[in-house]
Amino acid sequence: MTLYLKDVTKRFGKTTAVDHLSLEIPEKEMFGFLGGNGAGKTTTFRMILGLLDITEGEITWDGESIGYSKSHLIGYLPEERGLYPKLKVSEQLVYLGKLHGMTRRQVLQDLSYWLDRFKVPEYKDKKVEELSKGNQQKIQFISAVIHKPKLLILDEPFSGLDPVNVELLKEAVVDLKESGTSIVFSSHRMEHVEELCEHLCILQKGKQVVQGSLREIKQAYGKKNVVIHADFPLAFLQQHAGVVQYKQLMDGCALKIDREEVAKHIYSELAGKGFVRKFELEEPSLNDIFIEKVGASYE
Ligand SMILES: Nc1ncnc2c1ncn2[C@@H]1O[C@H](COP(=O)(O)OP(=O)(O)OP(=O)(O)O)[C@@H](O)[C@H]1O
Repeated sequence: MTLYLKDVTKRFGKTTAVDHLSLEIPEKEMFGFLGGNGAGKTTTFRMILGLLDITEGEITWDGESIGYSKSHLIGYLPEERGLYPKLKVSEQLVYLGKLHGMTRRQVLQDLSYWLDRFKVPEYKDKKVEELSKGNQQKIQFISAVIHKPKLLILDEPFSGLDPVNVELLKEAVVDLKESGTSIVFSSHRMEHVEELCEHLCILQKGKQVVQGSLREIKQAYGKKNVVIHADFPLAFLQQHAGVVQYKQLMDGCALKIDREEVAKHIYSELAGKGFVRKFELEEPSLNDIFIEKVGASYE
């Protein structure tokens, strides 16, 4: 069940939060949604979930508009976490699970699995308010997946978690994907998207500035990072045409160039000057691409 967004626009008065966004979110994949603060990610999620009306355009899943009738097939981890502080974890989950048509027994069974998996079995009978922020987030994640949704939407799932918990959650997300769940998640952390997503989209002020598979996006960007180790000074490269950034390293330098061909010119120039121990043209990181495309407007 592919999720399609066709020319989707959302306006709040004079603010255009999402501007003619067209996307195809493939089934059983992980799709990364990137953008600076206020780029329109949460607004897009809310439209997908039917929580906000679309101003223009269309969103379809399995050929139909999503709406509430399919809400039991969708799991959502909202950005502003919304658990009831006074309820016990188990009560909370039973309540949510029942809304999705689960029995109390099923919920408690699955909850035990998840609490064990997240290494917090003792939280079952604790009130949400007694848990730390990061641990509340784990419970919120469990509440998004307890009913085994086919489509899982995660708004900044890793924010506020320590590195051990980030790993636990990442593993859980990968397992869900492998068992057939389609997952869309937003993140400000490029390395998470780079590690987990096959396809992605970068939004800037509501408009998509990059979209496609991670591999295609990187190929289209070209290799613009060069690392050179040499037995002679390289500082003269700062003035070389096409070099946009020069960083001195212990035994050489790291350059950013404005196009791949510049590396060839530099390479032939270095050959006559002495021994070059290393000359490497590196793939861009998603961070490089993000910064170039979204640039100064990213906070
Ligand atoms: N209910 C609303 N009323 C008016 N403007 C809104 C509303 N919700 C969002 N916006 C505006 O829409 C734009 C996009 O906001 P959105 O929350 O979707 O961004 P985001 O990409 O999720 O940002 P962040 O990474 O900071 O969470 C912003 O300019 C925001 O101020």
